[in-house]
Parts: sequence; structure tokens; C-alpha cells
Amino acid sequence: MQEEISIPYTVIISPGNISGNIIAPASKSSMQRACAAALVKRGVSQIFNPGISNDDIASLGVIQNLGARVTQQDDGSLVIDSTDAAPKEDVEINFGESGLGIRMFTPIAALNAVNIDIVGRGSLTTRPMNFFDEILPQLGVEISSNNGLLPLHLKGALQPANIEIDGSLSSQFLTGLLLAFAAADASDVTIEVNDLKSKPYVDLTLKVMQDFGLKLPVNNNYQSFYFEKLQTGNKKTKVSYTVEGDWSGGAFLLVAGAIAGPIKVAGLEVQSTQADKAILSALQDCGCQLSVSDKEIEVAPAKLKAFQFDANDCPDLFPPLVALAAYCEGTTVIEGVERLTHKESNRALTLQDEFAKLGIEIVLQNNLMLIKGGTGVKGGVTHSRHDHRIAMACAVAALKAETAITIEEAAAVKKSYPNFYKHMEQLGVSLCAQ
Ligand SMILES: O=C(O)C1=C[C@@H](OP(=O)(O)O)[C@@H](O)[C@H](O)C1
Ligand SMILES: C=C(OP(=O)(O)O)C(=O)O
Repeated sequence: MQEEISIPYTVIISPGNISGNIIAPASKSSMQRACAAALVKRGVSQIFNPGISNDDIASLGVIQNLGARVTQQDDGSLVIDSTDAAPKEDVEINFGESGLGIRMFTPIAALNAVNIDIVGRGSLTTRPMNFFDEILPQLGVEISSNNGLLPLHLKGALQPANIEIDGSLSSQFLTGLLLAFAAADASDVTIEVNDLKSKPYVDLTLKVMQDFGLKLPVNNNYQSFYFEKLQTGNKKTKVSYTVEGDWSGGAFLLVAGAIAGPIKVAGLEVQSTQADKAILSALQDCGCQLSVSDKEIEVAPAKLKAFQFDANDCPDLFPPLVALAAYCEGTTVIEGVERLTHKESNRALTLQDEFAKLGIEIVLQNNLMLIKGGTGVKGGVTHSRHDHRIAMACAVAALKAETAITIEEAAAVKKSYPNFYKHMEQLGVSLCAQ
């Protein structure tokens, strides 16, 4: 479908001003959910503005493994036909490096009464999956794992049942159960959730389920989700779904604008339920120039000052916020460090290490991150640590650094935003690839 975007091992970014207009990429959270909803809907769906990130490509592969047919249209949209989707025999499903993919699709895949091997690569092989060891047997699924890590072996079929789960490690497990229960027409069944984190991501799941006409549970203040007895979804109609612009990737663009703009970013819906829309409040608080309309967001530098931010429910904002805080006079305090341990890297530590190379001191105090900003960002050599958001944070931090910043293993951005460096160049960034 989409040609592979090639990014060299090393990218060097020279400091300078940026300007112009840019359209935010497609959200992988929205695109991957659309793939899952199109699969479980058992009908025909058309997806406009489809994402092209590695995680999106992995999800498209997964739904094809599970029997959906995907065809690209001349206008770039994708038609997904899942009318008779079912794996005919035992399958291996590879999730690449996508945490959302594996946690969302595993319960959905387990709806099939076949043997399923669940595998992944890179950072995904060290991310915890022991949730499934505990929960899936309660839903009639046999499972074995590598001590809570990949690979997993499953044998369904999953049957919805009343269940109590822990939501404190990740919301992604709940997202998967909600979709799987809806697919199985769960009736008079409750998922009880303790200590749910990243709540807005669950709002996005429910929104996509609604957009695809799936059976919707009643949300009791994120503490329980009840699938009623009689209500069913509306599976008949053909669905058209437009993937939302990505507030998570867009946050790097907006921060770039606050440090070195002015720029205008289009394609970000202000009404979105995406967690990372909260970047707007940090931008407001740091004192940059910000103008938000339905059409675009305009952002430009001003005297930047330290701010306080609660990122417990939007952990992916830590990397762009650290880049921003590096340029804000004073100590910025961000809450939610505990949410960072099991991402593509242990992000609190990788941010601390990589920004130390640029002369920015980050102190970790329990659940708080303190960033001492306004002291000047030095040039230097950083490493993505195979984490897309670390690469993008270092790239944005380079814009007003004293000298150029090198990013090793720069291609990590392909996980969520393959066109990131191309977009930076379009905004006038001077970038050299090696
Ligand atoms: O559901 C999603 O699309 C996501 C949920 C979040 O994970 P947690 O729920 O583990 O915080 C976020 O960090 C991840 O990048 C995407
Ligand atoms: C943590 C992330 O994604 P996932 O958990 O889906 O791999 C991310 O995109 O920063």
C-alpha cells in the first residue's frame, strides 16, 4: 500500500527558526481502534485518512490475519470487509512493537476457538502482559506466557463474564475487553475496574465503538462498565470513519512552534476525546502565544516560564513537555512519572539521561518530574533509545540549542509518526541525515 519511508540511522538538527503551516499526522490511537472496530463489526467499513505508522501497519496486518479483507481505494481510503472474518486454522499474530495493538487485539483474537500464538518484537518483548495470564482464564481462555511476557499462546473461545480488573498499569487492557465483549454481544455483564489510569483513552474507545455502531456499555464513572441485557449494536449499516489527527504527535509540532515558531498546525480536532489534547493547557500556562480555532492552532514563542502539569492520564505528553520545559525559565513540575516505566523505554530515565547530555537537569521525586529550564540547551549527541517520543523530544529541543543536536537511531519515529522529520523540514528546519 504505502511506500516504506526511509529514515537514516542518524539525523542532525541545526538550530533555527521555523515557520509555515503543517497538517498533523493521523492518530494511531484512532486508526488502530478503527481497525479493531471494523473487524468486530462484521460488515463493510471505509476508513478515511488512514494512518501509515508502523503500529497502524501492524494492526492492519492483524485484522487480515484474523480474516478481514483490506483494499485501498484510489482516494487513499481503506475498505475493510469483515463480513465472514474468522481465522480458518491456528494463527500466529505479530504485533510488531505496538502496546495498544497487543493489548486491544488479544481478547478480540481469543473470541476464536483456535490456537493463537501472539508475538512481537523490540520493546514489546519486555512490556508486561501478565494481566492476560490472570484475566483470560476467567473468561474461558487457556493461556500460557513467558512469565508474563511474550510470546503468548491462547486457545479460546472467550466468553464475556462479570470480571474485576486492575486499570492502574494501562488502560489498553480495558480497551481490548470492551471491544471483545461488544463483539460477543455481552449481555447483563459488568467489567469492574480498579484505579483506572489514562481515562481519556477509554473515552476514545467508547467513541469509536459508537461510531461503528457496536454495542455500548454504560460507563459508571470509570469504575464499572455494564453491558445491558437487551441492547444490541447496529451492525448492519456500512460505516464511514475518518481517522482523527494525532494530538500526541501534534504536541511535538505545537511545542516546536512555542520554542521556534510561529507555525500553524491544522488537522487537530479541539472536540477530540484524545488525552493529549491537554497539551493546550501546558502551552497556555508556559506563556507562549497561542490561538486555537476549529481550523488550526497558531503558536509562537514569547517569554516562556515554568509550569505545573498533571500527566497521570496523558503520559505520552511527558517527552514534548520536557522539550518545552527545557526552554521555560524556572523549574517545571510534571506529575505522573509512575506511568512511564513500561512504555517503549523507561521514559522517565531516558528523558533524564538524554536531556542531561544537552545540559538540562531533570530530577525524579516519586511521582514527580522536575525540569530545570531556561539554563540554555547545549548541542550534543543523543540517542532515541529506540523510543519514538524520545527521538522527537530531542529533535524539538534542538531548535534553539546552542549548537546542532544529533539523534542516533532516529528512525524510531516510524512507530507513530514516520513523516516527522519531513514535516520538520517543511517548517524550515535544517536537517542533515547520515
Ligand atoms: O489506548 C491508547 O491508544 C494508548 C493508551 C496509553 O497507554 P496507557 O493506557 O498504558 O497509559 C498511551 O500511552 C498509548 O500510547 C496509547
Ligand atoms: C506507549 C505508546 O504506545 P503503545 O503503548 O501503543 O505501544 C506510545 O505511543 O507512546
